[in-house]
Amino acid sequence: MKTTGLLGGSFNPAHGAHRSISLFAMEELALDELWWLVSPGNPLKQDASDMAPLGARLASAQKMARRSAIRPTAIERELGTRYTYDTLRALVRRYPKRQFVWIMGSDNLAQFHRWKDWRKIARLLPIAVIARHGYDDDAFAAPAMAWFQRSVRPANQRMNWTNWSTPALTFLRYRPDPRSATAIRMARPHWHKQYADRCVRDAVTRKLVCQTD
Ligand SMILES: Nc1ncnc2c1ncn2[C@@H]1O[C@H](COP(=O)(O)OP(=O)(O)OP(=O)(O)O)[C@@H](O)[C@H]1O
Ligand SMILES: O=C(O)c1ccc[n+]([C@@H]2O[C@H](COP(=O)([O-])O)[C@@H](O)[C@H]2O)c1
Repeated sequence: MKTTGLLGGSFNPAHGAHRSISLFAMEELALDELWWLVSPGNPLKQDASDMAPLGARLASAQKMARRSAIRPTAIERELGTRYTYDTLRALVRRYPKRQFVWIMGSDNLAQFHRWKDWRKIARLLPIAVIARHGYDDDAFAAPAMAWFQRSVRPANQRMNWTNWSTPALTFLRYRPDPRSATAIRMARPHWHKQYADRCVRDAVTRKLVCQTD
């Protein structure tokens, strides 16, 4: 079984914190690979006006993941899924020889209760949450946390996550990294122009994804 972390996101664009939290999670959970699921569109983000094309976001992820075991993929486009539960069900079916863990920053835990079928997600895969500057208090007070209360696994059991029964939630105590895609977009609203007319190969599906996609 290959142990594989899944970090879903807009990656609009990918940045240094995505890389550093991923390398940290790989170390803490002894992962063979970590896939970045570059989303065709977050179902909770109605305003897509500043969302760069999927191809440009995947290209930025590929650049940020260079020389690591991070695999950026736009596989949700191929699967035709947008909601995380649908994606995870499809991945578990498609890759029976992999053992997956869902990874997210604490900002996502704070609104996890708004995700479609969030309890089913938690029953499908263990979840690792990474501390994020300014969001940890909201995450601990989040409606989903009340439900998870009895499912929180202590840090010293972390290496054993492949044997956990679900739901299981663990907190990875990472020195909070303040970097965000929002800050990059504010400083460089045209960041995606550098990827114009380029295609990149999806690290998981091996298909070409182009800047205009
Ligand atoms: N600095 C960070 N610390 C911890 N987790 C992070 C950090 N940046 C991103 N993440 C996590 O990475 C995943 C993908 O994040 P995303 O692509 O939305 O980047 P973002 O910086 O949060 O973007 P935006 O600012 O546009 O909301 C999410 O689970 C998010 O919580
Ligand atoms: O499935 C849902 O209902 C759902 C709602 C909001 C966000 N998500 C997923 O959460 C991940 C983080 O999204 P984002 O846009 O905050 O980077 C990404 O994989 C989204 O598809 C999923």
